[in-house]
Amino acid sequence: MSADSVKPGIDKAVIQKLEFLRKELHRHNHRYYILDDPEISDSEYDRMMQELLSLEAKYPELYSQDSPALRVGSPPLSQFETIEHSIPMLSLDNAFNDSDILDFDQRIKKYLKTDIEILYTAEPKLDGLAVELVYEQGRLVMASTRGDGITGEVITNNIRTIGSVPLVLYPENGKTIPSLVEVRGEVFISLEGFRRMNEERLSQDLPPFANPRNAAAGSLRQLDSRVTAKRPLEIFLYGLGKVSNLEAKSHWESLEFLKNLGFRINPLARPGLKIPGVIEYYKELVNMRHCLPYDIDGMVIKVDSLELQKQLGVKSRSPRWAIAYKFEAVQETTRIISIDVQVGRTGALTPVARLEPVNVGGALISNATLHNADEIRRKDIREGDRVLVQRAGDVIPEVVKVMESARTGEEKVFEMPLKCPVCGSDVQKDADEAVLRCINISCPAQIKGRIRHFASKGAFDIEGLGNKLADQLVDKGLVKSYADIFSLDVPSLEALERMGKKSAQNIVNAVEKSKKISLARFIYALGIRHVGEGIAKILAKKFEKLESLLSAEFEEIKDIEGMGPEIAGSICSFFARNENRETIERLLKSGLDIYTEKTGEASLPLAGKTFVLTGSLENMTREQAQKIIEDAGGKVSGSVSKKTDYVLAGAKAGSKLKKARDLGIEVIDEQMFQTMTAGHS
Ligand SMILES: NC(=O)c1ccc[n+]([C@@H]2O[C@H](COP(=O)([O-])OP(=O)(O)OC[C@H]3O[C@@H](n4cnc5c(N)ncnc54)[C@H](O)[C@@H]3O)[C@@H](O)[C@H]2O)c1
Ligand SMILES: [Zn+2]
Repeated sequence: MSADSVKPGIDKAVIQKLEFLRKELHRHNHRYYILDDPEISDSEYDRMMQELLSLEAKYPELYSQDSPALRVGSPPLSQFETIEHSIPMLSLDNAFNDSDILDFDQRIKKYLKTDIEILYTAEPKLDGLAVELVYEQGRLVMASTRGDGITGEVITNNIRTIGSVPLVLYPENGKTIPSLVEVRGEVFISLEGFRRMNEERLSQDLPPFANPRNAAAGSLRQLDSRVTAKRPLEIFLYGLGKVSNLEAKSHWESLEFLKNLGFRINPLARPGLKIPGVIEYYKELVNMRHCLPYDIDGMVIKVDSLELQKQLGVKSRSPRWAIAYKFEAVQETTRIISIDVQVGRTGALTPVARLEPVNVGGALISNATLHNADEIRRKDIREGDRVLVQRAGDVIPEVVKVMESARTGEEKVFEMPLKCPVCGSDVQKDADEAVLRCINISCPAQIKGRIRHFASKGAFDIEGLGNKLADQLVDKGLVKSYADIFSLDVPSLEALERMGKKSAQNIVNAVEKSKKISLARFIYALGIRHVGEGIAKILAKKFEKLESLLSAEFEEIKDIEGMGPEIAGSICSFFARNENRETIERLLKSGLDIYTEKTGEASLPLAGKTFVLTGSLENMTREQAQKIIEDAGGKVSGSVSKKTDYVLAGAKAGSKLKKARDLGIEVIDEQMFQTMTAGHS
């Protein structure tokens, strides 16, 4: 019997919407919890759930005990043995902004009929899956998933394969172990482990996991524990089930109890916070988020006193004494309208997905890089596909995976063009790369790219000569090589669209001003492959004069520290080309004043700054990072102190990271570091 026949007073559209949301959310729960293969992003799911909640609140007469809003997870899969939890494993309510947190605190005080400040413990919310481990007489006897909260799937053998799960408890303080200890925690996969797993999957033509959470769930819910054993699973414990003779009086004491028994607990858990402290810590976690070696999707806030927790009790699917304050999402689902190919200044052809615009973490995304043809093939990305896109930190948005289950059959397989889409010349595959390049160095797309680069901040830094103007200048034939920039005059600029006399004059002035330039910037501006700002500085320092660089031999360049054969080869072949020599001649004739920077340390970007390195970096070794810092005028120190300016934290960062936080020192990740030292690597 459908709801509309029972409730004639309510708009049919509302009933239909409600039924639609309930049905869809059930379906997505199944895909997420049972198949470990979601079809929509978590934030899309959260929005649907919020919509359902507000409809249900508005129309209580449409209550249904089957509503996904009242459910935890999904019922266990029948292939697994099942077990009833002695205390239900619930989900958490969500908060999305500070005012939701203030409301949460108010609700608690109202429920407890008190004005006294409540103390909370705040913990990072790991994005994995909840498990319960049961120890009898100090031995692990049973492990299960959360399942639907009441009944979970038995996964004892799989849990045993996780290195950080103690099979036998040895309390550190020598206390006796309660005869029954049920502990709860989150099984997860580190970002590094996730990256490796997906790489392997892609190389076997398997679809990648959308995120570490799905990878962890897929790995743990295996019928064959030998498969689980190969997966890089980890665990943090954050709570207790039933425990005989529990001495702990607060949540924080339970965490210490866990730690004492040899369990891994998250070192970032913070006790004794009042609401302003909770909100402050949330902001800290938002900044820390992309420096951590694992994914967190928010913060969990718990009333610390176990007595108060008991008084507050639970609702249908969540306790009243805890809430999850969610971060802004980094992933969203959208559709690829088409795939275009862009040509860069080195001629590289880059496929780009044009997306139906979607808001990801506060920014509207309408393009995502697809890197190269191999990437498209590996991920089987087609025009028209529904895809999961991701934008984390300052990284260029990318397509994480295709939602294959959403295919209609209308999607079109994409082929890289055999000719340059801009100039029609042949394209060539680099010997050692997956990249196709347009071979025509006079290709307008390449010229535009070179002009943009030449005028950019780290190079000639010509104010007003941005991407749009660069494109116009090339399209109108005013500029064919960057040497032409110095013969631009007011009349020819004025003739361009949307250009007044005044702006034309400003540009001519800016061009004139840019003529005084350091040798390092000049070298960088030439746009030689592999020569970023850092390498350009090294070359300038070594050769001091442009003429010496121009006459340098391959060997000489190769042997400079930080260079090597690839960079040296690129530099030599650049200077060996006639047209490049001619362009440089013309540049010099236009009255450039190239000076060598006395290594006046103060002018370097990191002059006087002290760095501490911790954890393992992804794109460089620590030695390389140190060199980059020193080349940029900074210093590297082995330990964190008040004098430290920045801590560069990679994966698995440990005590130094903690110390930095304690001292309030700015922690940066690799991306941030690369931005700060742009081109030094
Ligand atoms: N994309 C989809 O199709 C889809 C479908 C279903 C659910 N989801 C996602 O899952 C969420 C709902 O899942 P849920 O019910 O597991 O709730 P949840 O993930 O929002 O919160 C509850 C869970 O948080 C975890 N957790 C992590 N750290 C914790 C800590 N320190 N203390 C306590 N718990 C901690 C536990 O596993 C707990 O079960 C949705 O909001 C959505 O983001 C997505
Ligand atoms: Zn071309």
